[in-house]
Amino acid sequence: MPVALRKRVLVTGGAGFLGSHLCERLLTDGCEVLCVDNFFTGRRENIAHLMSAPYFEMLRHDVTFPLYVEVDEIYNLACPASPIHYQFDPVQTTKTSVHGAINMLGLAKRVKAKILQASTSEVYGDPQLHPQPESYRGSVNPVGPRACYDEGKRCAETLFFDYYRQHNLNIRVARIFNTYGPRMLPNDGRVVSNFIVQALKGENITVYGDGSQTRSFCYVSDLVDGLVRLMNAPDEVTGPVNIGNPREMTILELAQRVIDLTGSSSEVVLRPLPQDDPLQRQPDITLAKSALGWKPTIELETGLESTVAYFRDLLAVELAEAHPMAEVAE
Ligand SMILES: O=c1ccn([C@@H]2O[C@H](COP(=O)(O)OP(=O)(O)O[C@H]3OC[C@@H](O)[C@H](O)[C@H]3O)[C@@H](O)[C@H]2O)c(=O)[nH]1
Repeated sequence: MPVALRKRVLVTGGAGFLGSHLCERLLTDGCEVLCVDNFFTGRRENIAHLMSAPYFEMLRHDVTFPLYVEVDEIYNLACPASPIHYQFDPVQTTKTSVHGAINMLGLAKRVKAKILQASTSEVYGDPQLHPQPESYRGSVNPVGPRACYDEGKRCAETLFFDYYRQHNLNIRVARIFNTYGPRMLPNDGRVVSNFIVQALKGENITVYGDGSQTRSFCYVSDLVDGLVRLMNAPDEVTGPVNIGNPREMTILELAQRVIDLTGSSSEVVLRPLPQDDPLQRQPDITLAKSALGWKPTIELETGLESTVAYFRDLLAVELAEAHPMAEVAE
């Protein structure tokens, strides 16, 4: 492809779980990819296999500081997404969403780039409306422990729409629902990786509350496809658009599925429900279907199988590194 035709795409949070899959997809689509990450939750291992690709570049940078690069499109994914990670340094989490959005919007304005914000289903808080359409304004506790993430992302959405109205920026906002798949960190803290790692290690499966709260889980390749479609959609499709899989289940059901799939002897134990933990969540994806021609294609069972396979390999490597002589000794 002639250099001039190759789109230059910036992915912030590009070494993270979603970001690394997105970088991979964009390279496959023939884009030149600039991956930016501060490595708080991103990992070099996630992008190691891309480092030798001729049109891939990695820059260590924190989006709370301005960035001066020349690009055609920006996917702003940078922010820790797991509750334990975003609550670790809540002030920094809000800064990442708010200052990060301001810096990336400033960049988009200067270089006239199209810009997509990774927002979240957490903007709906503990929803009083079910399933959640984009028109629902949410029920967020602004002073609770999740607010740094929820309100940070809500403010990022506000900034996007103000830059759109005030400066005519070409914006996209995706509201991402629970997503899972390979390259989640084993200590990510979110439910799918926690349960799989616990099951594979034969440890207790920690269900918070009574496990009757619900979530709807989307496989990472489907999610990435939704983001790319949103970026490539006609300019009037600004969003916000829900991207998620509407198949809803209780957390207890998920625990049972993981136990069945891994053949684990682990047992379910109940732990206290974290404060403000949403009781139910399911995306209404009517808009994604009509505006993007998008719907998820990967069944939960298939997605869980490949995620289990990923963690099996990862844990085997960890074990071998911890006990290098184990094989010899046997
Ligand atoms: O070990 C665990 C972990 C989590 N859980 C429960 O499982 C449910 C899902 O928890 P997760 O931490 O995976 O994710 P949450 O739905 O709370 O938040 C997520 O929402 C959408 C995204 O934007 C974010 O990635 C993340 O904040 C919660 O009810 C939680 O209490 C367990 O029962 N056990």
